[in-house]
Amino acid sequence: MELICFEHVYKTYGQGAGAVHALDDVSFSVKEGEFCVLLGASGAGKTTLLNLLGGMDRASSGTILFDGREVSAMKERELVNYRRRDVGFVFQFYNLIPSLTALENVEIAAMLCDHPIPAEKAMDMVGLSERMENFPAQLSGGEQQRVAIARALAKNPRMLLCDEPTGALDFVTGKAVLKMLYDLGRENGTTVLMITHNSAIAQMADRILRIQSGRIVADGVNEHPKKAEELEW
Ligand SMILES: Nc1ncnc2c1ncn2[C@@H]1O[C@H](COP(=O)(O)OP(=O)(O)OP(=O)(O)O)[C@@H](O)[C@H]1O
Repeated sequence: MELICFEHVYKTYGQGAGAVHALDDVSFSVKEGEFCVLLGASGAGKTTLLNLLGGMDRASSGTILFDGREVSAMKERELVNYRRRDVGFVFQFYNLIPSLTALENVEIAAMLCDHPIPAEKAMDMVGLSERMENFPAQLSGGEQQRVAIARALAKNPRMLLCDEPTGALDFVTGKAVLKMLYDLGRENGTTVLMITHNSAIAQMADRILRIQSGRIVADGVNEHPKKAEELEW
């Protein structure tokens, strides 16, 4: 079943001579449970696409469907609920609240939604049950990213949107985080859409979408996905 569907989506920033056509007639779909990578160079439109799908910004035109619901037509209140209930976000920089412990950072997200996973369990899922009482500054970059993943998972979302989640991590830690995202997606049936500019990372995806100058230039199933631990870059 298709969970995500973009139909002729355009996004233009600004107007007149200074207008930037960040998305230019984008159409694709992603099936429920797929691990999908959106691959493209800097400025290609990846974050724009993710922001529209995550309900953080609006398309200029076109239709965005999530599980048959029209995200692109939602009113502000519906968008808030959609972001809270259906979408988990993982960003390159972890955006943890420095004055809260790791566990409290996760609890805050769990409080926002209807069917959360207990924060302790989410911390356990990312292998950090021993570090729950630590503050972000007492954790390594990889551990902070795992807290950010636990925060996203605690919402028990149907879809996880990840924007360069390993961009600030070293190679070994980055691979461990990728493996975790893949395994957690599989175990929970969560659909994952991950942005990267790194084509080596795309090799682990079930489906690879390539974006160039705001257009999807390739969309294909990866018949032989590599394991995260086999990736080299
Ligand atoms: N708020 C904005 N106002 C004007 N232009 C914008 C805005 N956000 C993005 N753009 C422009 O839209 C285009 C696509 O940007 P986007 O951030 O989606 O690319 P990206 O593929 O995510 O790039 P990167 O990998 O560098 O983050 C770029 O030309 C960018 O300068």
